[in-house]
Amino acid sequence: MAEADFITRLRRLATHPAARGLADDAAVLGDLVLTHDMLVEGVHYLPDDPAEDVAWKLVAVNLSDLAAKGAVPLGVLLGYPLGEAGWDARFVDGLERALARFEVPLLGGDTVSMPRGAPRMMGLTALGRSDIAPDRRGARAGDDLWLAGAIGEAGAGLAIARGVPGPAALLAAYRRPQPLLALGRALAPHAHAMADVSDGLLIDSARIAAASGLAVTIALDAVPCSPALAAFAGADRDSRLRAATAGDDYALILAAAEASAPALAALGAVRIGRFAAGEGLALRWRGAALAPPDRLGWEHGSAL
Ligand SMILES: Nc1ncnc2c1ncn2[C@@H]1O[C@H](COP(=O)(O)OP(=O)(O)OP(=O)(O)O)[C@@H](O)[C@H]1O
Ligand SMILES: Cc1ncc(C[n+]2csc(CCOP(=O)(O)O)c2C)c(N)n1
Ligand SMILES: [Mg+2]
Ligand SMILES: [Mg+2]
Ligand SMILES: [Mg+2]
Repeated sequence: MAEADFITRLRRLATHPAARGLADDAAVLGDLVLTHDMLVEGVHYLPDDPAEDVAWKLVAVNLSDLAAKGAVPLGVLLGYPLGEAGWDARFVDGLERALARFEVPLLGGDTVSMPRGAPRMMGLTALGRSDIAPDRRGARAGDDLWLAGAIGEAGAGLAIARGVPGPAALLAAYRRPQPLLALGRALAPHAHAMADVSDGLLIDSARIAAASGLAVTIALDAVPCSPALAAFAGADRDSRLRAATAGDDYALILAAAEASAPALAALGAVRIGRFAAGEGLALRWRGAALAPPDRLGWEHGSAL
């Protein structure tokens, strides 16, 4: 089943308001923010990626959902399958470093065994607290779409991890994403809606629009492209489209009113699009309409 179809089935079960219609990055129960993301070997990371980096990534992708809700992390719970002893020990070392770096306590979890030869997978629940947790459903017609953080670097890093020669900084974007926690808290008071970019800039922007009952237009040429990414992947239209659909970015996107523009620009966010009445995603490139690609980003699913 496709991921979206499965979540659609779950929505019937998730009627509690804290579930936010399963249309947000996290559940919000009073001022508590709760999220859970998993990593699967071969799907989210490569089998020969360092165990320390896998632990980092597991923490970072969950804290990124807290960042998108403007939350301060309170703690995490780990679900972990035992495998090769050396790998497991390095994972714990990496986890220790990530938790220390983000000043988050490990509160608990569960440890299991896996059938021999099965790929590793692990889950983490992260809890945070936020006074203002912007919902993906809150964008308003006329709001601008803003981006904070880099797009496309992790996608380039995946190619490098697979063996294409390229700079360490891009590889690090893939293996050691940085959740934008402080930035998320600074952006949240301005955001009518906010999300992190995990599946891709285009698909996650389209999800804010869909959750808010709006259309969104993105100026692809307004999406920043770092010199390192341009040198590695090029900066032409097709490479910018690849960057905008690669995912794994853990940047933040938000909908905000014009009045917030100076504050958002001062925080380093970049205006890349606009919400309007209607539905769907439209793209522009150098002032002209550009047909969106068939694939807007990463979607899990099984062909079975
Ligand atoms: N197996 C599941 N059980 C309950 N809720 C789920 C399940 N899978 C997804 N959801 C919910 O669906 C919504 C969307 O989840 P999704 O994973 O797309 O968001 P995300 O975690 O921000 O993105 P990503 O996983 O790409 O980082 C969230 O409310 C999430 O809690
Ligand atoms: C080996 C390997 N191949 C492909 C990718 C790309 N990828 C996998 S899952 C995902 C979306 C985020 O995950 P989720 O939606 O589960 O949070 C992305 C962009 C990767 N990271 N590693
Ligand atoms: Mg998210
Ligand atoms: Mg998720
Ligand atoms: Mg996803």
